[in-house]
Amino acid sequence: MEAQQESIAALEAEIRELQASLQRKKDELHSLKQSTVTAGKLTNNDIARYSRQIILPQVTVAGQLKLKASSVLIVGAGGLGCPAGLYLASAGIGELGIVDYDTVEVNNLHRQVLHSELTLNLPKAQSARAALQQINSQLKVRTYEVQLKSENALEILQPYDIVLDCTDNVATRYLLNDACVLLKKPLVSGSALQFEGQLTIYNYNGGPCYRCIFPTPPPPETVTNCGDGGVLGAVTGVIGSLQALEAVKVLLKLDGTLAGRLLIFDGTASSFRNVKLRPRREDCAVCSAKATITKLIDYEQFCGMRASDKDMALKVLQSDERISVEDLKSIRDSRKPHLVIDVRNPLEFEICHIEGSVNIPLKQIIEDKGLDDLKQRTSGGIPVFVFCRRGNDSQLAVKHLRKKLEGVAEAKDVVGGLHAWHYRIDNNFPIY
Ligand SMILES: Nc1ncnc2c1ncn2[C@@H]1O[C@H](COP(=O)(O)OP(=O)(O)OP(=O)(O)O)[C@@H](O)[C@H]1O
Repeated sequence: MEAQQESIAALEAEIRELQASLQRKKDELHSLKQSTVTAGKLTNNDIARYSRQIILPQVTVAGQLKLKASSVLIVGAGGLGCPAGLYLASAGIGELGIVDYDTVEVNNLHRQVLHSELTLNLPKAQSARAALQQINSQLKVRTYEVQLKSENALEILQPYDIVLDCTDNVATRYLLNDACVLLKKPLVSGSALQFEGQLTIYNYNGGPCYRCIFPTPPPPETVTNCGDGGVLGAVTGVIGSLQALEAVKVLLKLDGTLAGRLLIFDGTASSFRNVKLRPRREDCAVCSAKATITKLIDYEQFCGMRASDKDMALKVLQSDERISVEDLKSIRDSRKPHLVIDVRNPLEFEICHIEGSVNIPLKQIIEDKGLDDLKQRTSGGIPVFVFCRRGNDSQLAVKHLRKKLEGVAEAKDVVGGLHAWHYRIDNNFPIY
């Protein structure tokens, strides 16, 4: 009897659970139907908000609905990703994804216009989401606070209609290209450095992919980034905004996109140039019938910039050829004679330098130019300590200086450069 009552209770519980599950499914269906109805119609608010673009014959109500139903992934919420995000959010794109693993730093603010003093040190993806949703509360934003890598790229890119490459490194460019080819997605690719910018769409409308144009990566030492070469904020603004424009054109299926063409912007001359890109390569490693890349590879290794390899390459100096900032500080405090050489370029030296240091740019040291009085200045064994911004170029300089000063004086690399001086010795010393 007792056993029977237990099974009755169990069956009743099961029925209640099934009824609850049925109700949940009904609710899900209802909200799905609702969202289809609203996705298929512009609200009064949409009409008022987007009226200036809806009245364009290239857009119309149908186009605005397409934008509302579209999703765009922005990889990199930096100099390019911020303006691109601004215009895509303002245009009424339904959903934006933002991938960035970095946090907001003060040196980002001159160009990364979604971030502000209030969001310093916050993850860039979060900071960008907050700013974009302030502009458009209807916008759905998904953030990915991760480094885009081979392991996660396909899963992250998969749900989006189009991808914007707003990053700043070659390995991510190849990764995004290959992922977009494998997933058959257009890739709007931008870059900006100093006063110049470039822009194109890869893998779209029969146009080439990034690998068709650049089958092999450039040697790592020939690549300059904004941190080293500098960039004007308005230039990233121009290119990022154009990336948004190209994305909107692709989503609206308009003619005249940059597929197969490269747009080059020269901010010094205020000029734009169009260069026709070569057609798709018949033996392209990823997008041709002869493709050898059928899944994502190790892009850092492919680009010759695996961190450990880079570290190995830089570990050229023995420990007795280097000095810590703490040891240098004690030498300076004790007023023992010494010479500090700063190997950055003169414009950077002008921004800030260690008191009493002498500026001899790395290039000059490598070419052995203007070093004639160095032996004289160090005669009697006056030691030389070499600074750069982060402690990489100074190691190269020391290799040359040690040869030059052999038998006269010792040259040592200051480990970590001016950044280490700021963080470990003097917080008031500026960094950039
Ligand atoms: N693989 C990647 N995954 C996620 N984010 C990336 C990846 N590669 C680059 N990024 C992001 O792309 C953005 C590029 O921005 P930008 O070119 O303005 O340079 P930055 O790194 O912010 O600044 P700076 O070069 O001055 O140090 C950065 O925010 C960076 O974190």
